[in-house]
Amino acid sequence: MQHGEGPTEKCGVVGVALADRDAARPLYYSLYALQHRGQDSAGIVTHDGFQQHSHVEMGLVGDAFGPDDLDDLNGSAGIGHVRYPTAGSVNTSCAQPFSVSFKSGALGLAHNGNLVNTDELRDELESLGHAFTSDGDTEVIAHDLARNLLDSDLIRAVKRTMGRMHGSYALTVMHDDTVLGVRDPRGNRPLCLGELEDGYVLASESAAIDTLDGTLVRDVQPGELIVLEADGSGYDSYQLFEEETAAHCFFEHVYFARPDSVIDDRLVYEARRNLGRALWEESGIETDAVMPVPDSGRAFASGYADAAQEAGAGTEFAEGLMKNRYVGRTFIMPTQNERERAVRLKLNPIKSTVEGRSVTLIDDSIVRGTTSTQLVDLLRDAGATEVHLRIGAPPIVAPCYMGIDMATREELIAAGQSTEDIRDSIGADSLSYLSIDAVAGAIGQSRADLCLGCVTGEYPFDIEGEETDRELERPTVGERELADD
Ligand SMILES: O=P(O)(O)OC[C@H]1O[C@H](OP(=O)(O)OP(=O)(O)O)[C@H](O)[C@@H]1O
Ligand SMILES: NC(=O)CC[C@H](N)C(=O)O
Ligand SMILES: [Mg+2]
Repeated sequence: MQHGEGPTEKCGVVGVALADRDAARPLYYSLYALQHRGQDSAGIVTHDGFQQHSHVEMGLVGDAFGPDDLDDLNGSAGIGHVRYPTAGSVNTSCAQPFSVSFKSGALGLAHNGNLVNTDELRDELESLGHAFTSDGDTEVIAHDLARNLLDSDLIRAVKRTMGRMHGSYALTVMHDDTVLGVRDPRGNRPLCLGELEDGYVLASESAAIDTLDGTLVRDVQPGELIVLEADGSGYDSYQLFEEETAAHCFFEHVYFARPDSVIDDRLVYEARRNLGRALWEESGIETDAVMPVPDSGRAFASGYADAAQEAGAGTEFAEGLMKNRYVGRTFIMPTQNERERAVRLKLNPIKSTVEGRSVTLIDDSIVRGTTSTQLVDLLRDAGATEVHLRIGAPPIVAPCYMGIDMATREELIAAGQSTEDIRDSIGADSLSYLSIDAVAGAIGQSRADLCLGCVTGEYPFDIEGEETDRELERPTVGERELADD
């Protein structure tokens, strides 16, 4: 794993099966809709009923595919991926979807998430003669599944592989022209199912389904396998694993997902507005203006400002920071120097909304503190009399091992520091975070069903050197019995 060494996003996966038209363009558009989840590489694998076609390149979706590339991707079924690396190299060797050809057919696999027992699985597969072309976790899943398909039907093979993987995964898979969607038994990463006029689609976020003019059918359940009919006429569901509690990533709702996506039955925009309202209720402060940190702070600030106004506070909602739309997520920049430069390039104050006024700045999260430190300075330079900071998530105190790859403990501004120390280092007049219970309430989940590893340091899986949040019976590789269903 490469925690803290690379950019910080999560991957996006898609899969479609259509009645009678090529899948390449719908896949391409849906990857565009998921671009915010991964910006390092993009790829599509299709199957035309006879053979597999693949195009995988480094870069953004728009750069990775030319018109001819899409024309060459024949077939009405396919899967796609945008990658932010959490395991393995940042080059084409780890770019996805992975393709594996083996005796009983062609396999393609796209993964969002992060396995925590990759080395163990890879060693075992290598001892059985499998040769790997990458150092990541995803190829290990593809090989394990390929091996299980040699002596099992598709459903049992997927179940066997799921039983061996520890960690988080939302997968879209192609076995010949059959497209599958799989969500890990704790539902850590999102995956949903949508219906199109002439087929079905699986995607990390429902915004991708909207882009294709489809309708969200539902979330894929934790531990569920969905198999799309190759002719786009329907789908089958297999609930392969059932755990007592889920471990949904709360950070999807706070930061990663698009606000127009519905995740685990909840519109992300609404969750963020609720988080903003809760922030006012827990630590509201009356200032002349409330300002969002674009982009992801926007819905938080609008919820916060509404709650403030309902409470009779004379606080005006103001867009005081303008965003340069050509600068992406700063969180994803590989070095601190680049991240600092990017914040300055990305955000600029509108002096007239700031000058001579006290301001509350609202952001979704503080990770390294790069954004908030610079913005407090910028607003003071622009004439703000006071700058208060309100954050719609708890302090991020520990690394993520589930596919976000935030940073190492050393880089996290809240690791080992009190809120007062952080306030001092950022230079704000006051600073408050949101409580964990308020987060659970705002996103409509019980605390027990959330992965809170990055804010508690307790994880839903065994991770060497870290605590788990509960005692789970974890069979070792190869020990898990397969049920006969
Ligand atoms: O404390 P830091 O290390 O600066 O990280 C936290 C910041 O990074 C994210 O924004 P980002 O610029 O990635 O994307 P956004 O435009 O979607 O908000 C997040 O929304 C915070 O603003
Ligand atoms: N961000 C992700 O979900 C990454 C998927 C996979 N672990 C990789 O590194 O390629
Ligand atoms: Mg931000």
